[in-house]
Amino acid sequence: MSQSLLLVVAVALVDQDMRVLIAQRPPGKTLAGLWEFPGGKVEPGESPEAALIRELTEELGITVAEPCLAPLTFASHAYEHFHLLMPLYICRRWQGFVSPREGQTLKWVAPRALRDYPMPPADEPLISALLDLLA
Ligand SMILES: Nc1nc2c([nH]c(=O)n2[C@@H]2O[C@H](COP(=O)(O)OP(=O)(O)OP(=O)(O)O)[C@@H](O)[C@H]2O)c(=O)[nH]1
Repeated sequence: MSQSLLLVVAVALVDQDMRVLIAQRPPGKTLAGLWEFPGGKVEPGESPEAALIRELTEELGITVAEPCLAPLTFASHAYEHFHLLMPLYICRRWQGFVSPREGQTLKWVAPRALRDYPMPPADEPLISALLDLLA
């Protein structure tokens, strides 16, 4: 059965202590309560990087320059109603202070502890890539 492809961009923001930022999806949304990497859907006509930069301002109130976004890996996962294709970038530099702008709970987590936080099924393989890079 063919499914529509949904393009979502996400980022592992890494702080000076090598911790990664995750956000908990608020109640009422799909996959509520699960922890995810900041990001969101790419709008029509938007580049993946522009979408991510926009989402980071909207969700976290930070400004990221495009050269500070490095491709890390991607997720490809069949959900019930769509197939998710999600490039994951890594970013170690941004301007401003990370703050929850959309009612989400934020947490800086050591890579080895990421598996303690339930994440959407698509994210599971991404954790290994982060551990390889950071742990
Ligand atoms: N940002 C982000 N989205 C993820 C991750 N893993 C994952 O499966 N997704 C899925 O990718 C989509 C992200 O879209 P979004 O964040 O713009 O969507 P949304 O919650 O506003 O809308 P939605 O309630 O329709 O899903 C969601 O379906 C979400 O479940 C992740 O680590 N980060």
